[in-house]
Amino acid sequence: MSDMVQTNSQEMITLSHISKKYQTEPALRDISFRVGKGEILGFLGPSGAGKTTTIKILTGQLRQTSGDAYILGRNTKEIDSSIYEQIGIVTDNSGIYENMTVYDNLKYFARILNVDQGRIEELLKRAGLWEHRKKQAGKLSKGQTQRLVLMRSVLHQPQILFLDEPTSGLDPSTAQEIHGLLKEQRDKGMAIFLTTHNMEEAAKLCDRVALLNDGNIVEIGTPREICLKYNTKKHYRILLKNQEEFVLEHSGENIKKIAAYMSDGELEVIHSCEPTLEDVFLAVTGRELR
Ligand SMILES: Nc1ncnc2c1ncn2[C@@H]1O[C@H](COP(=O)(O)OP(=O)(O)OP(=O)(O)O)[C@@H](O)[C@H]1O
Repeated sequence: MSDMVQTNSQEMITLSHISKKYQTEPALRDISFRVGKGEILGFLGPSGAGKTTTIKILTGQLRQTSGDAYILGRNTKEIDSSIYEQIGIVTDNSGIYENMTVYDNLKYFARILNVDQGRIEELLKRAGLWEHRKKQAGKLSKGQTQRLVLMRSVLHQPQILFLDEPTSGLDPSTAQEIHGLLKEQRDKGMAIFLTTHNMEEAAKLCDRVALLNDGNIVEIGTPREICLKYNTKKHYRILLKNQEEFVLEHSGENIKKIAAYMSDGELEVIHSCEPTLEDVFLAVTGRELR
């Protein structure tokens, strides 16, 4: 290894002090993080934050200005196209051939990637696409296309999967199906690095998230850790039996009030309200994600 960065066998992705300037404009400013085997890391940030730039550096498509990036223990400055046998990438340009059938698309990639054709049936069935296997790929719905793209990207059982906005524009139930497919791959040991604008998706799907703003990682951790860290002002949402609904801040006086509602049998529902990742992002950066 060419420098002092230590990576271990469980570490699939390591970014160490990466900065990137396009001409003079900084897109990434000294970012560092690691992704382990069997982990989903969500990279969250508004448009222009530097998410795609990070994926391009990690996959060897773009050279950083400074710092080091490793995938599967190999410095990305030294990787060649053989790395694509071990990683999968899903971005906008899905690389699906619209005039070919669903089945033939996978068959074509299976041949290129030297994958047993038996796996095509298994994957199409798993993604609910077996009944559509003879359809032209261009005639699939958006959600079906996204599932096909995903199956194509895991055809060769990569160790790392990179996904740029995997459920963008999909309805909630299709998005949930994609989440299920991704979690299944994660549970088999795949490391998944995904970008999203969608905080709700990140909270549900990701083991850890990194919040990116203007090329800086402003928070990194499990969604729960991050939300609890910013839960400084505790609040309670109260619904009374008379259907009156309101929020009370945590204070000695309000706790007495809540106790009184309880003992008088007036309380219907009480919830503590922790901040969401969206609230945290707004608190840390002063800007909304969308
Ligand atoms: N080839 C390029 N030349 C110059 N500037 C670029 C280039 N590619 C990206 N940038 C700039 O770098 C910054 C980060 O861009 P990047 O595409 O990584 O953001 P992103 O977080 O992926 O955004 P989005 O969510 O819109 O895809 C932006 O300010 C962008 O304008």
